[in-house]
Amino acid sequence: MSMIAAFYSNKSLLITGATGFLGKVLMEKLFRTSPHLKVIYILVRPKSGQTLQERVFQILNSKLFEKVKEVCPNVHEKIRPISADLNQRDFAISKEDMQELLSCTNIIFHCAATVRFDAHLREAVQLNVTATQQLLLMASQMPKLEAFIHISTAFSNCNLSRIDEVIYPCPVEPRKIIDSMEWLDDSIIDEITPKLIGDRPNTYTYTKALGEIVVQQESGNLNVAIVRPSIVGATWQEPFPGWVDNVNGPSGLIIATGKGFLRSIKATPMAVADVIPVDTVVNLTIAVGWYTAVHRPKSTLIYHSTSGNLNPCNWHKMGLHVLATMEKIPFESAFRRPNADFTTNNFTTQYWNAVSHRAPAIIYDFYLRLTGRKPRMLKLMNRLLRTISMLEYFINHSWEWSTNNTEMLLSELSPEDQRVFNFDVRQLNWLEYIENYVLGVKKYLLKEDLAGIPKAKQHLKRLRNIHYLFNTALFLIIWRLLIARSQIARNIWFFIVSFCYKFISYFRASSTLKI
Ligand SMILES: CCCCCCCCCCCCCCCCCCCCCCCCCCCCCC(=O)SCCNC(=O)CCNC(=O)[C@H](O)C(C)(C)COP(=O)(O)OP(=O)(O)OC[C@H]1O[C@@H](n2cnc3c(N)ncnc32)[C@H](O)[C@@H]1OP(=O)(O)O
Ligand SMILES: NC(=O)C1=CN([C@@H]2O[C@H](COP(=O)(O)OP(=O)(O)OC[C@H]3O[C@@H](n4cnc5c(N)ncnc54)[C@H](OP(=O)(O)O)[C@@H]3O)[C@@H](O)[C@H]2O)C=CC1
Repeated sequence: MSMIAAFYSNKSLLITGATGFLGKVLMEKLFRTSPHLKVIYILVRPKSGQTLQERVFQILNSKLFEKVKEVCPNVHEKIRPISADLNQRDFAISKEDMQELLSCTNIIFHCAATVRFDAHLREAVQLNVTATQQLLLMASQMPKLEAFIHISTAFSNCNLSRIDEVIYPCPVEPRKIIDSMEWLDDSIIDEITPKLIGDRPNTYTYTKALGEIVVQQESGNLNVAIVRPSIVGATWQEPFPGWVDNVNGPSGLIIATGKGFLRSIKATPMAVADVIPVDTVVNLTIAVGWYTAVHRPKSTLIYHSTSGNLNPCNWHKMGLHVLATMEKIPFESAFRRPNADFTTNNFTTQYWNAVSHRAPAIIYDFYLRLTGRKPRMLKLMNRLLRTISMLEYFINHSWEWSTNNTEMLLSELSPEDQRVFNFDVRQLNWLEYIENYVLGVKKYLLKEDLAGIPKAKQHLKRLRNIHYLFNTALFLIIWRLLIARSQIARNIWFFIVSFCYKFISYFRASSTLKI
């Protein structure tokens, strides 16, 4: 019997960010392994014209939750969506709901955040810092609360190259930042943002670091722990391999590569690609909830959910695996053949952006115009290049994360818990994982049927032929122009032609002699 699963039975949990990538996998695993847990409260905002109930209905009816419904048929009764907006005072939660949350909650998992790299500082501070502060305040009024688990990121201190499981100070106190966001206007915030974030690449990593300090400073007597995942990827094993439902991080780049839009990217091939499967992060998070509540460590423990120091794989190897998989399982209706490569300096990056990204887009737009359609490829390509420029920082640096607390926790688990809540990344086979990841992107993100693979392969063959034809035509045109204008080119041309003529004559003569 799993001790962790038993611990969560009869418990009331509160999850923020439950409609997000990580939150959904967390809920799924909790319900599947502890079907007798009492209730999971989730703070949800109405979105895209959907009510809370409709959002929950959609999640429960997704493929991700198919197994849960077998183990826990009344799962819909155990999810209690609470209307809340983390950007509002008291999260805009009704009095009755607040009362219920305060009196019943046993464990909090705080996953909600803005993960956008281009978020305005005010927006990022509001969600990643102020909301965390408010949630801690709420937590301090919960008499039955046993643990508060905060999800941060391994990149919150990406300005350092070696990162330990400790909270690092920031030059300006989070409270001062929170206060200043109340009265500074946008133009001043824009001006001070680069100074505040310093050598971090974006407001996301900066505000996640501030969020951690808030957790440390304002947790009072609460049992608090922080989980820091690196680049979260598709599921490794559970509930099934390859599940992913958003384009963040590597997933969007896998699509861009498979569809033939991304042909080159500035990267450090030998840098460690610290990707971590989402189910590994979730298993660790659930185990941390149990350990924090049961063992009540004296200080706030930080747990790194990273792969680099235990089972490293570099971008070069990862890129090769991705491309090899795409040969076997191509995506449908590709723009060009998947054939991405690394560039290592700004000059070659600019060159390949012009030749491999913008030029084909311009040619395709020209073709669209000729056929009476609206050009769109260059716009799409420019958006992709902007996205890549924001991700590039993470594929051109290397970090070393220590994982002492995570390893300590693994050793504290019973063999059964180590199996049910496996977060031992040493067991991960990268080749197999990446194959499933690419397949998952195709099936769950692009919603492509595997029956379409032969047609997709046929399409890639056609693209290859067009490519050869185009290159041959281009070569002949350039050569013809050169011959027309340059004596040297003409001489070379006559030399080649006469050489070929002599060779063929000699060959003919020698074969006639033999007869
Ligand atoms: C097992 C993994 C293998 C990886 C291998 C990659 C495959 C490539 C193989 C080829 C081989 C050769 C070269 C390969 C080299 C390696 C490539 C490395 C890939 C790894 C990428 C690393 C990324 C690391 C980042 C994570 C670090 C921090 C982790 C965290 O803590 S936070 C969680 C991560 N957060 C994010 O990822 C958010 C990033 N997104 C944003 O901030 C925004 O979306 C934006 C980029 C600012 C764009 O904003 P916009 O307002 O313009 O609009 P919108 O958000 O609506 O999106 C616009 C369009 O862009 C598309 N898009 C969004 N994200 C991505 C993405 N990650 N990749 C590609 N495209 C993306 C989106 O779909 C929209 O498209 P449209 O609808 O057509 O307009
Ligand atoms: N994905 C990754 O690569 C990594 C993620 N992390 C961390 O993991 C956590 C989860 O990330 P992930 O699941 O990928 O992110 P997602 O963007 O998928 O999910 C974010 C969640 O936060 C919710 N949320 C955002 N704004 C509000 C708001 N104003 N009120 C209520 N809820 C809100 C979203 O709700 P809604 O559905 O309504 O938008 C969604 O449920 C974050 O803390 C992130 O920093 C850390 C490292 C890497």
